[in-house]
Amino acid sequence: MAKKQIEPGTKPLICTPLVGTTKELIFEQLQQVLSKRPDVIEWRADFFQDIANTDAVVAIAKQIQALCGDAPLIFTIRSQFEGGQPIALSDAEVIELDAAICKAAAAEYVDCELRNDLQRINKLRQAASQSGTKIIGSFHNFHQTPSRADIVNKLAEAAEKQLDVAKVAVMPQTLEDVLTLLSATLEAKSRLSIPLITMSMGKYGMVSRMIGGVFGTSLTFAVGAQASAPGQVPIEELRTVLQTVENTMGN
Ligand SMILES: O=C1C[C@@](O)(C(=O)O)C[C@@H](O)[C@@H]1O
Repeated sequence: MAKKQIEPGTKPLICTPLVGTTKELIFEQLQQVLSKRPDVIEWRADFFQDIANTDAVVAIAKQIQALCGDAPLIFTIRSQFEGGQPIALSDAEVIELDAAICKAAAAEYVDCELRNDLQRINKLRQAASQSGTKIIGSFHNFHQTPSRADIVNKLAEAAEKQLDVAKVAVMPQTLEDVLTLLSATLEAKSRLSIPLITMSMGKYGMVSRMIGGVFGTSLTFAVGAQASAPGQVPIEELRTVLQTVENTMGN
């Protein structure tokens, strides 16, 4: 079955994360999430307690992928440094695991933090290009919102590093910070040709998850079973809002 693709300039896709700590919990969440028909599934593998077992991780990703129908799978190991769970793997080992996922074509997208060593990112790009897996170059700040220029530069960095999608998630301290994120997204949309994923987190940032598509985000995260970041709203509620926006603004 042809999988949906993250593309610029269309109504944002809705992605729901899986954050189970065991295989059983991951598949329990997957069943719950699939009944809500998300466009994309993200497996936040940093929550998985057996993350150091590459064979087990690849096998689970393949199983999730096979159950997802036309929803592509994003494989993500978020570092503790950027708001993820504490895990036993080093940055180098994380990239090796990402490459193993690519080689097995066990996900359509792999998330790679932009702060990683460029040589390692390039090695991952090679593995990804062989299997057709796409790489999301990501940056997260769970404490504050950088300046508009810094956010645009982060998004541009993903394109400069020849990655397929650029993602920035930041925490607002004020409502002005939410405007900064949206304004940076709009500017990046006019400058970059790769798809963008941006969001402002927490209670103030919640609105960016609903109307970010108008400013240029191609994907927005929502809760299917359990949230993976502050400010995510239930998928049913988000879908209603996105539909209202689409009805008024068109594509
Ligand atoms: O990068 C992101 C965005 C996110 O942090 C959010 O705020 O929705 C949720 C994460 O699971 C995902 O990897």
